[in-house]
Amino acid sequence: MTEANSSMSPKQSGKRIAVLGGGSFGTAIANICALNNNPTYLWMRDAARAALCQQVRENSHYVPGYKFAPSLIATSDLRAAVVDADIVFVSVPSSGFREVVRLIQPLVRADALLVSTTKGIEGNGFTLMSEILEQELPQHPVGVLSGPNFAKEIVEQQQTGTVIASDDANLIKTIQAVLSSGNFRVYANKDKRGVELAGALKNIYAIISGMATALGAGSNTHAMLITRSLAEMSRMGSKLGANPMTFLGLAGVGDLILTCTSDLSRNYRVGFALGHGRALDDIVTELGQVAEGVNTLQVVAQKAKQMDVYMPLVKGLYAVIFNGLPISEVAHKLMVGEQNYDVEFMGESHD
Ligand SMILES: NC(=O)c1ccc[n+]([C@@H]2O[C@H](COP(=O)([O-])OP(=O)(O)OC[C@H]3O[C@@H](n4cnc5c(N)ncnc54)[C@H](O)[C@@H]3O)[C@@H](O)[C@H]2O)c1
Ligand SMILES: O=P(O)(O)OC[C@H](O)CO
Repeated sequence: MTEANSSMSPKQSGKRIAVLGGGSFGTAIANICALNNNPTYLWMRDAARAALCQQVRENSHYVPGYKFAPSLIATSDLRAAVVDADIVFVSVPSSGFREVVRLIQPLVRADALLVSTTKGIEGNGFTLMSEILEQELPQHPVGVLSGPNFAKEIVEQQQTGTVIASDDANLIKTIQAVLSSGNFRVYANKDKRGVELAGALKNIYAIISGMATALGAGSNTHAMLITRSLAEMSRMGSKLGANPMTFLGLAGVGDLILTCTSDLSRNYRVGFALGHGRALDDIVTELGQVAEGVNTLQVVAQKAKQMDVYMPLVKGLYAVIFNGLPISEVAHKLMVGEQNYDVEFMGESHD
């Protein structure tokens, strides 16, 4: 892989960017910004790793071989990273999101745009990452970046589409300008809630899909699973105030297809290993990277119960992982359960 991308037309938008989180996705997003000639800091908490990345000009641990553009600086100095930033992307897993946002609270410029790229939900209060940004840093424009975006394929320069969602039109325009290139296309959506919920919820169904593959499911079964997952996601999304049409876009059906059909998805791989009878703790330890779906499953199962939302796939996966029910028993129950409507939002529904 090369430092510059020949199909990319360099732009001079020159926004100062901070990307917080030195994992695979943070690194990919930071380098896209830097390749577009935006001076960019990639912040990681591990000082030794930041120094090594800066010295060898790549993040060898997460994305080996992906060379940093000249305007990318890896650092563990949070103040240096955010103090002048026009835009701050937060790209740490949901478990550490609030902690990191609190750290930047006294440092960040009053007019900085804030964007979450994290696909998870905070359990305590069912809080979305954009809501954490709004709670901890009120007054800032907030956006959510989500879509079918494997970091591994972004760094391989595979042509990729994503979605920036915000109710702030200037934020949308600015993020499109700093990220878009010949290989990276950024679509707009005003439904921040829908885009964010879609990105978080699809991880649950990627686990189910991986599990189904391990058990030898055929194409009919996969097609049914993915389509019913979409129905379930959009049902929950609309109950939570999202526009169900958002789930038909890249952040919804796009990301669902991606992660339910590829073993590049860590959530899919967790499901595949579970389907082969491996213990969850061992799988997660071995993975060494975040698979948000396991936590999201717990948070969503509880919320669905509380709000009485019909989510048989979530309920079934929860029973398998956390109550130890055999997968075959749960799958049978799903198959012989109530037969309901194919497409909701057409005047007929479960409730
Ligand atoms: N990898 C992808 O393809 C991809 C694509 C789109 C979105 N995402 C989302 O982006 C988020 C991050 O994923 P990733 O793939 O980069 O994860 P990762 O496991 O590759 O890396 C996570 C990084 O965050 C750091 N981190 C964890 N907790 C932290 C804390 N409390 N403070 C500071 N740093 C902390 C880790 O040290 C690590 O560097 C997830 O929510 C994921 O769903 C990932
Ligand atoms: O590897 P996963 O399952 O976390 O998926 C990564 C991204 O969300 C794909 O869009």
